[in-house]
Amino acid sequence: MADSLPSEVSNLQLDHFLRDLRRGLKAHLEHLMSVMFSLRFPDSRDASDAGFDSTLACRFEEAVAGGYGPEIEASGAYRSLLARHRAVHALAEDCLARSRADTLKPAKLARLLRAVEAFQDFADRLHSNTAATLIEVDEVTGVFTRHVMERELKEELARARRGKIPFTVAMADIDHFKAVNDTHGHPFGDHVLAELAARLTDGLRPYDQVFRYGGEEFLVLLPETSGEEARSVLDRLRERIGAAEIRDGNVVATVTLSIGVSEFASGRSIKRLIADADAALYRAKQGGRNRVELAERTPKRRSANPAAAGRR
Ligand SMILES: Nc1nc2c(ncn2[C@@H]2O[C@H](COP(=O)(O)OP(=O)(O)OP(=O)(O)O)[C@@H](O)[C@H]2O)c(=O)[nH]1
Repeated sequence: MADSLPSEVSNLQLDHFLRDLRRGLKAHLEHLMSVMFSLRFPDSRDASDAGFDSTLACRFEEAVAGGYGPEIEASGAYRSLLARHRAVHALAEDCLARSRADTLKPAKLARLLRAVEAFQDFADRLHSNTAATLIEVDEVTGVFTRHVMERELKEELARARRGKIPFTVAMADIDHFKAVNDTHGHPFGDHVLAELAARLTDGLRPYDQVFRYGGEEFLVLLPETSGEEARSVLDRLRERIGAAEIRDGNVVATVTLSIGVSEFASGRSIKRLIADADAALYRAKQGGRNRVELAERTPKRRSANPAAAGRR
C-alpha cells in the first residue's frame, strides 16, 4: 500500500488508498485471528476444531467494519493493531480532507506514508509466524519488544544523521506498580500494562512507536520531534492517563506515569540516548513521580570539565 501511493495524489487516489487500508486491515486481522487461535489451541488443526464459534467471528466482522466497541475482547496484540489502525486511518482521512481543500502539504503526506509503513510492518510481524511473533511482539501488551526497538532506533538514528532531523526517545515507567500487583493481583497488573500500552499508542501519532522496554517500563520513539515538543506532548498524555480509570470487571484503579525524555543530538550513541532518558526518568521519580523530565543536552565533545561530564 505504502509503496504504491505517489507523492502527488489526487482525491480519487486517496479514496482508493483509504479503501485499500480498510481491506488491508481486514486481511491482517483475519490472519492475526488464525495466528492467535493456533497459539491458544496448538493441538487443533483449525478454528472449528478448537470450538471457535461464530460469536467471535461476528465481533471480528464488527471490528473490521469500524465499530470498534469497547466490549470487544482482545489480546494486547489485537488491541494494539486496532489502535494503530485507528490512528493511521484518522491521519489518512485528515490528508484526504486537506487534499480536497487544497491544503495538503508534502510533509503531511510523507507522514502518512510513514505511518502506513509502520502499521504494515507491525501487522506483518504479527502474521509472519508464531515464533518470530513471540520474539517481536510482547504478549502482554501487544507492543513491540526490545528486539524490534533496537533495530528501529538504529534506523531512526541513520535517518536523523542523513536528514539532520531531530528525534526523541522517552522512557515511561508506571508509578508504584508493585502496589497495583500487590493490591489487585498479577492478572490485573497485566491488564494495566496492556491498557497503558494501548493508551500510549492511541495518544501518540501513528508513526510514533511504543516498545516494552522491560517490566513496567515503556520506551517511546518520536521521530521528527524535538525534546521540548516531546515533553509537552507526553505531559498532556501523562495527565490524561493519570486521570482515567482502568477497569477490569469490578476491579478499578488509576495509575500515573513518570517519564524521562531525551532528544538525539549528533555524536550521541543510542546507548547514551537511552541512558539520558533513563537519568531524566530517575529525576522524575525523585521529584515526586507523575511528571515528565527532559534530559539536558549533552555537549558534543567531551566536556572540558571531566567531573561535570561524569555526573551525567
Ligand atoms: N503484572 C505484572 N507485573 C509486572 C510485570 N513485569 C514486572 N512487573 C512488576 O512490576 C513491579 C515493579 O516494581 P518496582 O520496581 O518496585 O517499581 P514500582 O512499584 O513501580 O515503584 P516506582 O517505579 O519507584 O514508582 C514489580 O512488582 C514486578 O513484579 C508483568 O509483566 N506483569
